[in-house]
Amino acid sequence: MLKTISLPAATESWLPTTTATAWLYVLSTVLIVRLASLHYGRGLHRYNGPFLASLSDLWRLCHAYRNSDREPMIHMHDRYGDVVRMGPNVLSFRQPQAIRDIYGAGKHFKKSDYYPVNAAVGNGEVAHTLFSSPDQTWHNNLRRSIGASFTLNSAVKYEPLIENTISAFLRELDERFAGKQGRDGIVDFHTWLLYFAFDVMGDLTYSARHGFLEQGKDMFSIITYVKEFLSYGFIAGQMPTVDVFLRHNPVLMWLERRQWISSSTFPGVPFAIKHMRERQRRYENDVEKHTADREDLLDKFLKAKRERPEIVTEREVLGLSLSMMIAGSETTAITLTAFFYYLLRHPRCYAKLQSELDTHLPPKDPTQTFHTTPFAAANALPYLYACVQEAFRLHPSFGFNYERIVPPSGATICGHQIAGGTIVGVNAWVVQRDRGIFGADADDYRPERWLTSPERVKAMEKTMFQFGAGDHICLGKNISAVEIYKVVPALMRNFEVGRDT
Ligand code: HEM
Repeated sequence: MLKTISLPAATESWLPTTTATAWLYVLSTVLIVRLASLHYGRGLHRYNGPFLASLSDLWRLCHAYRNSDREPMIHMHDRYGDVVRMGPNVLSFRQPQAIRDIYGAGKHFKKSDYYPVNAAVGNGEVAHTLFSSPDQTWHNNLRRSIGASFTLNSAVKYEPLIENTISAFLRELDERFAGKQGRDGIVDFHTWLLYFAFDVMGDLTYSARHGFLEQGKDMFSIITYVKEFLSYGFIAGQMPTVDVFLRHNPVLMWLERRQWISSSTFPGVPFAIKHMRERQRRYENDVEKHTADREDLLDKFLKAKRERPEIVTEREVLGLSLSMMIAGSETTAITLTAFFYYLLRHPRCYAKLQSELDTHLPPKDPTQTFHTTPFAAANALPYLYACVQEAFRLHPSFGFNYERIVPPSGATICGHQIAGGTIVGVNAWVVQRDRGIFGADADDYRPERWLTSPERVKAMEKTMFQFGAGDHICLGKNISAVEIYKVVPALMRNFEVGRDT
């Protein structure tokens, strides 16, 4: 007779346990394989960086969220070396050679998915700009159609428009703050430089200001909107997949298209549309007469629309007009704020610049209330140039890496063989402090470094990256130069700018 063995009465209690354990094994194995493939993918494990960053872009997202200031990218490179792994598929390069290897002539690396996250949404439709568009052909055609309006020659022709806003700025500072005692004499300078920069873009684009300066406030909350818009792009752009659940959520956009939910449109749109309509009405009467008078950017965009209607439609004109304000205002205000921040912390440099302005600029026109300076005269001043460069160098407006995708065939960057599809980039905050190029005191503010030998200055200029480089270099860099070189002497010759003590 056989001996009996007994199974537990509740057989189910051991059967499901085995299945769950099996599933746990399977899932763990899949997860481990996935994490290993992320960590070792494309051979990027050779590069140092935070371990968690090698497993998920979530690390980058949190890093960007926590550190809206830019210093951390410098610390990352100080800690991990010339090439830092910032994500499973992302490398950041510190050496100046990387600018030429990634953005240089003939490279044509495409922009990463960071950029489309920065597209606006209006009535449930994605509205791309030159900055955000992933469509290289559209970008190149549009940029070619309007490029001539942004050369230095063209920018200088906008001087009277810029001068309008400078006069308004000086008037407001004079009436509201100049010579007043105590707190009444203290200017929240960054805010007022923002008002100035946003109003300049209004004058340049439409020959009309929104009235930030005259009203002394954030008109239609445009500045708040732009700041939030850019800050969202900076953070969500680190992990573009989250954007599909947020700003570019297809379900929400579908609901917006049907007007079942309201969309948050850029508050500058009504102003832009009003001026486009008015301009077109004026053109119907006499185009030549209007444009011969004094062309602004809207005239130029509408001219491009008449000449190349297959590329520049009404939609492009609106997009371009709005993107002038989004791309060109806060950036310029940040640079101007940095300029005065450093100058006021270095009274020796302030005095030296003041003396250069007083000695070399034309005397005040007695028929004018305020001193104003022609761009050409200011642009020829060596110490002013040195101070502008030093502000750009130590405090570039953009804190993110200008990300590009390595072409499928791969590329050599600073001597490293990088596989196709890897996202690579350089950060202006990092490269502009390169000790080999800028000297052992690269972290210090010292405008005199720009007054050394022409060879050294040339090498430094080639490493300046505050406007980017290559196919996507800032379209408005000449316009911002005219603004900066005109407004700085205007402020310093009409007021004694000091620090509250
Ligand atoms: C100090 C002022 C400024 C700074 C520091 C600055 C910086 C930059 C940077 C770093 C980029 C993009 C680089 C990249 O992602 O590869 C850019 C792009 C752009 N900027 Fe500026 N910018 C300034 C002023 C302006 C102004 C005044 C305008 C308009 C008049 C403007 C219009 C644009 C446009 C349209 C783009 C996109 C270009 C493209 O992708 O083809 N910017 N700018």
